[in-house]
Amino acid sequence: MTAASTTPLRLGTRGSALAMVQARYVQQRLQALGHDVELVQITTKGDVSTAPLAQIGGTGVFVTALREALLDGRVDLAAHSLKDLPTTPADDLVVAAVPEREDPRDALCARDGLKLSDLPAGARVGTGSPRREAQLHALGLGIEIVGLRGNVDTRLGKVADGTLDAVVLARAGLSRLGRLDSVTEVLDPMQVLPAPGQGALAIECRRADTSLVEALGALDDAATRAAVTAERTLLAVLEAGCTAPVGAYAEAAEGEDGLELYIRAVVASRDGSLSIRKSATGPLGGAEQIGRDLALELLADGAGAVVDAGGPASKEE
Ligand SMILES: NCc1[nH]cc(CCC(=O)O)c1CC(=O)O
Repeated sequence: MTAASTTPLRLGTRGSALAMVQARYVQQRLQALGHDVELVQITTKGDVSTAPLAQIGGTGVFVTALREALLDGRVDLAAHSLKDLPTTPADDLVVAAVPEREDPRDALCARDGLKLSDLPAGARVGTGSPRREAQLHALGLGIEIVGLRGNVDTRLGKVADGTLDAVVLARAGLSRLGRLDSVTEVLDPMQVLPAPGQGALAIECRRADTSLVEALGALDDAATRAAVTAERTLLAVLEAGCTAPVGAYAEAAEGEDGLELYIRAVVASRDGSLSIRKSATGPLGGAEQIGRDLALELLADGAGAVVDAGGPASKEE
């Protein structure tokens, strides 16, 4: 794929406001490199149905339709939120780029400027994510978690109209949508760790399109790639060994021997009664091993016995 190529690259995206902003960002980055890129909207089951994600096939529903469009040749590349991408890779597809990530932390959007510690006992906090539910319960604030789905506007609307006292959302999504004004507290990873891959994008294409794979590689950010590789390897190992929700956050930081990864992870029961947290550091080049080793340590510490009452299908964000 060279700057001189005449047929535009077809970039598949979901039609939600967040997906469109993300796709336009990828389009702009590629256009800056001289590629002609057009957006192709693909509707997924997750966009049409309002049923709980676990009932309609998990977070994978957002991804499956895009992957089918890639494999059918309807689009040449697809932009996903990395945290929605299953840890099992798709045959014949490759994540050719993971651009520099946004701040991956979760954010509280509460009424009246309230912070987590200001929420009264019994406050109604909306989230559809078992990971957020587990970690919020583990803080022991006595808040009530209310299941919630829908796009970012719908969720924020439940606070604005008084149905809920607060919602918890990814700060990255709010930032991309220009809604950071709704954030009343960015949650400290010491209290709430984000989902593996949160705040990062994945640009996927057909493995056989070797020149496109190479061209997209220009958008890859090595530090982000290493961080999300550690987080997602940890998730993959834990998915095999436990059913409870998982949070993980890896950061690249300057260490004594150059750049190092610092990863923190949590496995917690949905009701917050049990939670195990651990951290590790290692060389940036050893991301997979760092993630795998930390997952095995969590399992050795009993992560497998931390049971998610909702079962494995309810890990969705
Ligand atoms: N599953 C929904 C989803 N997928 C990606 C994001 C936010 C953007 C990101 O994490 O990159 C969100 C919304 C949310 O969790 O608040």
